[in-house]
Amino acid sequence: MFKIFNKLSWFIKYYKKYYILVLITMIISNILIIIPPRLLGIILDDISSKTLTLEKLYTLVAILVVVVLVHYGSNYIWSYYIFKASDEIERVTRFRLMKKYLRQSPKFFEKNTTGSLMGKATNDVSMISEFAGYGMMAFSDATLYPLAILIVMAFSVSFKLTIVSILPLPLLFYATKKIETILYARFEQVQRSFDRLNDIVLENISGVRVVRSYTLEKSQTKEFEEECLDYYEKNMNLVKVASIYGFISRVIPGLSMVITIIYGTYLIGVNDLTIGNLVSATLYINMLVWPMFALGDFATIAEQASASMDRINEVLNYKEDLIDNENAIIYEGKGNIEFNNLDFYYPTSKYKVLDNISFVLKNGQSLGVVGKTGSGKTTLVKQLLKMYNLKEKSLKVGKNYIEDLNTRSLREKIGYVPQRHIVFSKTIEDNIKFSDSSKTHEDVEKVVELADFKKDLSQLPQGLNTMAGERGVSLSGGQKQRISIARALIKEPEILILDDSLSAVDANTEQKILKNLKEYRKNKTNIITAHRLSAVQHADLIIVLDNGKIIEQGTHEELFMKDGWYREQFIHQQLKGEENGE
Ligand SMILES: Nc1ncnc2c1ncn2[C@@H]1O[C@H](COP(=O)(O)OP(=O)(O)OP(=O)(O)O)[C@@H](O)[C@H]1O
Repeated sequence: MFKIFNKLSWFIKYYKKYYILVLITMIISNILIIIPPRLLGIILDDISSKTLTLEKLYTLVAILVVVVLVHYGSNYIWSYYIFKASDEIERVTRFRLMKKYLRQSPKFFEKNTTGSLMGKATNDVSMISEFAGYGMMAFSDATLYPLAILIVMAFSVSFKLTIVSILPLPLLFYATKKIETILYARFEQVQRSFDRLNDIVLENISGVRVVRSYTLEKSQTKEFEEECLDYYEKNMNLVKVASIYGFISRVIPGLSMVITIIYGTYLIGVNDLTIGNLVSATLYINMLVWPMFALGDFATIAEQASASMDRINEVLNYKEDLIDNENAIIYEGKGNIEFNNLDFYYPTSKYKVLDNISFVLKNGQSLGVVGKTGSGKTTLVKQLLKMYNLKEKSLKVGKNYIEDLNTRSLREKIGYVPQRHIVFSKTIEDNIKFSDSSKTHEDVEKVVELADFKKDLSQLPQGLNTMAGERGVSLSGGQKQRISIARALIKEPEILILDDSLSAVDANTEQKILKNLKEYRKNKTNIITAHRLSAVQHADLIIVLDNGKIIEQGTHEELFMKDGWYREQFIHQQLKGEENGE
């Protein structure tokens, strides 16, 4: 139960001065709240012994008013700062998580599903936030507050009665110890089930069109219902344990009360206690009801937060797969690209996805990568982005091996247009400027023209200011592709990679874009992967991949002269183009 303090020590240090203020004001508040029962006891004893004067009554009432006012004042201060802690830890942890997510390589995202990453940034963060606020308050109420009550009761009422009345308390501590590991395990199951629920929602929403077109609504709803049921059952398992514990924490103060009354009455009988003292004692024991509940709440929240913090730490402590050397070299953006017997496996793949790749692309040249589907085209061009570790030094970018380059400086010089186009919930102009926000409206207009997107603007309700993405207009695949190309071009990268990025545009648009690139990006490196060979026909070097191996390489003319895959495909595609009237 107390392990959570260790796990959250980074935040306790960060919020130290406010927690100290909370502690001081809580102590003041807790001491003051003990005074009224004692004053009431004094008044009752004075009434029964007929010694209460009006003057004494006024003084006691005045003390009571001051005590109550200061008590509420300090209550206000600690409750403000303790609930501020909740929001503060939420903000800081979400920020740390997001920073970590954005720094990770694909390997990390292969290990963690989107649903679980979302679960960590939402539900788990809420759990530790609850602990930093309400949990800390419950902790103080379960420790400081009863301690103060028992000390005052022991010294001002009766030491003997105090000891006897707290005899049932060890039972509660025993129950807490027994229950905490069960709570932790059950809560972890709840969170894992929540991750799966997230995954199903995400997949069904992003793939809603596929679900509808295959009329899978019923089966998908059923799958979701089953997962909801599982989540419900996991929660119920947790609630069962928490309820038993809640029951125990309510019974024990009741037991203490019975013992106090029985033993207190006996002490009055043997003239060891006054009636006023017994009244004060029962009021004090009554005041222990809340701390016992608070202990229950604290134990539950602490175990939940502990499981959540462990899940968050799985991400925060994840050792990054790719870390630059301390003296990593800044990539200046010039030089040849040299693959030298490069082999590559994905972390999960059992066979070589790239096998003995060797070729040189001179600075400023263009490269076309073609081959059957799944032959390794994307994997090959992605090597330049330094997303995975290579087993051996076999790729030089400029004068240096890629392992020795500073990753950021390398990626800054590359404009990568992936196969799967992402359009953010921003205006089209902001989507294009996403890669470099310092660019002007004129720069945007320029790249829109180069990507042959200008003709589409008149069809969009507000041209470049049209909202795109989830909250905006629906764009066609070809439009998304060209926005992505414009986004890469506006960066003016030294190396431009178009990964099958012309597949959704017609042959005319493809040729226009290629012509624009040739003129605009003279002396800069362009790499294009494609299925349509017309997209790479004019490249300085074309390589043909099959099963991760280069089976042919050369210019279009050289490859056309050979009797290989390239020639066969080219003729086949030309005939098909003629049939389609392209
Ligand atoms: N992240 C990954 N983990 C494991 N295997 C992968 C991963 N990405 C791709 N592969 C596998 O690597 C091989 C090459 O994939 P790649 O995407 O590079 O081919 P491609 O030639 O670009 O295909 P396409 O023409 O269909 O786009 C495929 O067998 C694919 O299943």
